[in-house]
Amino acid sequence: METILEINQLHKNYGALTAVDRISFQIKKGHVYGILGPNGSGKSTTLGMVLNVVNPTSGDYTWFEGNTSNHDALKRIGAIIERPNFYPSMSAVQNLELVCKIKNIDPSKIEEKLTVVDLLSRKHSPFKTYSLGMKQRLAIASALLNDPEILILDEPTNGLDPKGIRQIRDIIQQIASNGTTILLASHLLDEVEKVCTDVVVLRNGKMLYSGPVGEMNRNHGSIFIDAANRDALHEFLKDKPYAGSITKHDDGLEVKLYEDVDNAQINKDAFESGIILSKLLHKKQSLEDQFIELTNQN
Ligand SMILES: Nc1ncnc2c1ncn2[C@@H]1O[C@H](COP(=O)(O)OP(=O)(O)OP(=O)(O)O)[C@@H](O)[C@H]1O
Repeated sequence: METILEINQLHKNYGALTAVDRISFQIKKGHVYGILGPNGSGKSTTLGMVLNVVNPTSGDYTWFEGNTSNHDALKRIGAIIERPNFYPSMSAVQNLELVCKIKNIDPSKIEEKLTVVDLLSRKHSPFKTYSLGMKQRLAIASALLNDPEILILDEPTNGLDPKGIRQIRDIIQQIASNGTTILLASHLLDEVEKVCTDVVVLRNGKMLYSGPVGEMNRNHGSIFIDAANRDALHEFLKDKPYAGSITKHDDGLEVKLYEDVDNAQINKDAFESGIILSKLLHKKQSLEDQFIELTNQN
């Protein structure tokens, strides 16, 4: 599958502050990627670096498998990384005609792109009469004018009401269904879960997870377990393929599960190893819990 963008050990310091800490990941054609992280986690800085508006401190990135210079690659990318900036008294069509002129793009696609973002019926209204959601949709239309291979959006639903959020998400999915690769930054787990196929989770500039959204959500939960001989129980659990990190509590051990495992199986295995369990509780973890845990751990 074609690689649209490869990021390799990309790093950015602002003085003593590390905004992005040696992150590496790939963007494959046709997928919808989310960069998920709380405020200040380095999402915008990452987008700024690959769009050539922020200089990396170290590391590198390659667009389109290196078949084009990073400068020429920008012509194949549509991006909205700042608040949309259009002339208030000019209509949607007039604003987009101006964008075409500045970027030297054929204006014949203006109506098609206004249709994609559901603004055709308002194409002659002045920009200043648009709602926030309409302004954002016009920005998306503008970024689509050159038929980009990848569309990059920074917090595309920020400040919108639920209806506006829904419209933007539907439009993103429609654009993706036509084969355009999408990369969006968001602090909303729910947004990434609904819209993206793949996710990169950032916290304090560090990459905590990269992979399919479905695998981040794999919900195996934890067990709370105890036995009279707790040290033997700990040793027994350490070798089990389903057991992840083990935390000691006053009233037993908490074990993160790497795979689904049945309580009866754990009980049987322990018994066969000479351990009689005095407690075995299974706790499922919500998606929100997992995200908060993922973004709070060191
Ligand atoms: N030009 C700059 N000069 C100094 N520090 C900066 C600059 N730009 C960003 N930072 C810092 O880098 C860190 C990462 O910021 P960044 O904007 O990339 O995060 P973010 O995840 O996009 O957050 P938000 O959603 O709040 O924009 C933050 O601590 C921020 O204060």
